[in-house]
Amino acid sequence: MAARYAKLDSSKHDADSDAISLTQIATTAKNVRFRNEPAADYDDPEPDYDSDGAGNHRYNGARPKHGVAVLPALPGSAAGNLRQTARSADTEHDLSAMENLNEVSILHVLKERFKHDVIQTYIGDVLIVVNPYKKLDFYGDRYHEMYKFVNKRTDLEPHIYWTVDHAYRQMTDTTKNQVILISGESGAGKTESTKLVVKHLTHICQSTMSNLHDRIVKVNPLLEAFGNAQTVMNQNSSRFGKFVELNFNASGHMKGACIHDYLLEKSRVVHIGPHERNFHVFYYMFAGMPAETLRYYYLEDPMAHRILKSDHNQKRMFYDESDRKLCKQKFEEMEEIMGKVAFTKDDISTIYMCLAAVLYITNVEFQPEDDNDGVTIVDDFPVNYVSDLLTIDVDKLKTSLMCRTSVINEEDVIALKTMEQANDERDAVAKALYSRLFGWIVRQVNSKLVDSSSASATTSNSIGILDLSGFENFVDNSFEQLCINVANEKLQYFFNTFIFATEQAIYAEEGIDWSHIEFQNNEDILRLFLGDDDTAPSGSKRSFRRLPNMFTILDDESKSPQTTDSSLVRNWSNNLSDAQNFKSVSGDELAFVITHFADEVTYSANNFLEKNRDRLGANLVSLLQKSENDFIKDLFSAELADTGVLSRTKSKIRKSTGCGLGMKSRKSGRGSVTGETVRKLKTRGKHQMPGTSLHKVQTTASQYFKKSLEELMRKMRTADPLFVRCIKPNLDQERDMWSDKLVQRQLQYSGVLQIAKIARLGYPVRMSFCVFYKRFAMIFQERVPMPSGDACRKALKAAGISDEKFAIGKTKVFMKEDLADHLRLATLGRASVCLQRAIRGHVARRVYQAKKEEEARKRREVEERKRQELKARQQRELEQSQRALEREKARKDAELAASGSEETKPRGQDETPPTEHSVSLARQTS
Ligand SMILES: Nc1ncnc2c1ncn2[C@@H]1O[C@H](COP(=O)(O)OP(=O)(O)OP(=O)(O)O)[C@@H](O)[C@H]1O
Repeated sequence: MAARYAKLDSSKHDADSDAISLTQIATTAKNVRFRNEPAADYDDPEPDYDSDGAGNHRYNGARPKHGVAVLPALPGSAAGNLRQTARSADTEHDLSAMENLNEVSILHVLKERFKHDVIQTYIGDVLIVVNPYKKLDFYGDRYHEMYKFVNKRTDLEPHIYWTVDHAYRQMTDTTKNQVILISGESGAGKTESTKLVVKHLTHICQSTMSNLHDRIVKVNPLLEAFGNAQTVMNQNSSRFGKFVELNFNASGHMKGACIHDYLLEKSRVVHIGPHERNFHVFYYMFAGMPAETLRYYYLEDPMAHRILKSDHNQKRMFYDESDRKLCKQKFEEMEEIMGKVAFTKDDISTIYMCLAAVLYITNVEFQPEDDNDGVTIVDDFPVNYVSDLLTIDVDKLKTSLMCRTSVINEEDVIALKTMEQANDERDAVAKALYSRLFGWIVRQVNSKLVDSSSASATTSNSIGILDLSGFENFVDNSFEQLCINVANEKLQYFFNTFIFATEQAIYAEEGIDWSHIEFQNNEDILRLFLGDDDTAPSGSKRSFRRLPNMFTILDDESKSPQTTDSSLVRNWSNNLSDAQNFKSVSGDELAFVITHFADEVTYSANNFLEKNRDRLGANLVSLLQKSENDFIKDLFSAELADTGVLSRTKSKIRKSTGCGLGMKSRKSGRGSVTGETVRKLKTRGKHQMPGTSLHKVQTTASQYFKKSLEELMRKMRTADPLFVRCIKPNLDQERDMWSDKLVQRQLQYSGVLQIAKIARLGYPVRMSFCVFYKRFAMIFQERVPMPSGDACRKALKAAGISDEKFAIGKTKVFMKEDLADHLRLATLGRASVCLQRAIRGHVARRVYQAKKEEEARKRREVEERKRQELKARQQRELEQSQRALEREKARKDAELAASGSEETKPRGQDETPPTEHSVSLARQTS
């Protein structure tokens, strides 16, 4: 299929070239046929909707005939076929083409379209998708075909498949990496959109490896099981950032994929907010595993595990029977994928063993020790199970949970832990185990998504799809929400920089008259969090006053053991008092408010320092590194990547040597440190565990976070971006429900109005004079030796193009999209005429040649026949002569015989003299 996009002459292709593919020509006709296809049957009753008076509307109309909706014709369009739909919607399906462009009209158009299940709308090249919260039937095979090579964006209704097709074509045409940035609030539909992007990409191109497409699509539910969870905003919320990179070879065939994971919300493993759940996989396990398997992993009663209970739900794991059934179904799907894609039976068993260990370690409870300052373990039960599951020494585990090693005056000092420290470190083990397991799963999955045979091929391009957790504003917002929201600020900043600032800078640089458009800039807020790192846009020469920033203050505070969460907030308030977007809250020493680009969010700094330190005690690490299980040993010995993930570690991780579950530790009891141990512990001295560097400075969570952002931004900057903006129509996750207020807020902060203005006023297509000529020379009358601005202008004017459709800069031609489409189609038309002419000429020459050959053949046949006839005649004559000679000879012989009696008879009297001809024939014969 990728041959469709093969270039005219790929060997001559360079980065600057913009060749038109042969197959573009070939598929033009195909698309025309699709455009004329009848539209899907659709009832369009006048939609009646209930309003709650607060701007929330629930639609009752526009129901599809057969349960699912189809891509409908818009009201007012000449319904009947997609082409008509596209034409009638020209003013609507691209917001930048609207006559009356303002916030109200944009909101109205989106709402009208949503009412009719038309959820996708363009603003220039940016696609807006409103989450329908219901299954819509316009993502199937028919739509894959329809949006496979679309000549003109406006030919068909807006669709995410167009964005994908466009990215793929851009990549094959320009050999530049592409990135599709999908943004929006939590629950707006980013993950669903990401899946559709991958699905369409796997549809429009071939892969170099069998099953690759299938695998890429299939691994998604597996990653969701481990990385997604139910939140109040979204029942399937991604709790990690995902950058899916699809790699292609020079012919546009997909040769592999890589999933980059970022910022897994590992704190969820140990704490869930009200009305939320832990990671899906725990629920899937309890719903789907047979009872004896559950028993094997010591998992009998789900509600015995602290981390599966929330404040509002202490009794039931599943809401109801259908919830349990769904989780069971998901478990079966997950197991099937694990088996098919990347995991052996032992791997799967190891995964469950780790999950069981997470469930048990978080069940360990401490209480203050009576006769010393430390803590004691309430019940040995869970600790014994953990030691069994992870094959580590049970006594050492207990000691490590109750005591910690710190460095004082360059000496390692083992001390008893306080209650808070013991709880934090217990949770740190669970978080580390879960996040490292997740990283390993991602690594395993990635290893199966690469075509090793073509991995070494040098030429390659990629299309990346970014799906970060969306902006969050819960009742309780903590460190995780802060990181997620800062990542979204950064993404918004990239968007602003690309769409607005860069755009304006380019026009200024090229000397093109451009009316300045104001946009909501979030530079200041990023500086508040990250300082003056890379926030200044390339064109901007403003110098900013250097402000202390939140993350450096957080890191400084995290270094000192004396600081507390409230001292952190005090420090922020004192040092950030000038920052407009930060406010402390009087009366609550832990609360602070940030005015984000999307909304004002109140955070609680409770546990911020501990979460940022993210420290796992050295003695616990050392113990885990000594596990009898190679897998656990390696899991905790592996170096994390710069971004804090294990998936990209270079360290080797060996397979499990079996989980050794021997049910040996089922006895209950009370864990305590013996008097001897306490005596030793109170003594200062060197007690360094072998193989562990206790002095190594640990990277904080915020440092990993900053590295992750840097890496992501690097990826964005080296590619051509395309944007998909997901919009949430209501907060109740309900179908057919629209909140004006909510949507308007999202439109405002995402700068939709400004994008529409830029798309309308600006020139979205631009190319250097050389590329312009290379691409369109075919349709221009005159050939120019040296492409220049004047030559391009002359050529466009000569072709009858009006001035407002283009602008000539210092090095580039700037064009409106419709002009670019027009030129492209004209070139395609001309190319197809030339091609047809060439083909016809070729065919005619072949026919003529064949005819000539036929005539020659016939001539040769005739001559041959004549020659044969002559030969045959000569042969006949020869035979006749021979026969005559023989007869003559026989007569003579007879005469001789008779002459014996008639001696006197004069010789030769009766002889017939031989003819001249017979003599010559006889000579020839002899
Ligand atoms: N195009 C769509 N068609 C039908 N339903 C959709 C679509 N997009 C999203 N949804 C519904 O909305 C839910 C939330 O979408 P999704 O998980 O993609 O949100 P998100 O933006 O990725 O959220 P988060 O940031 O929390 O991960 C989905 O589970 C699905 O039910």
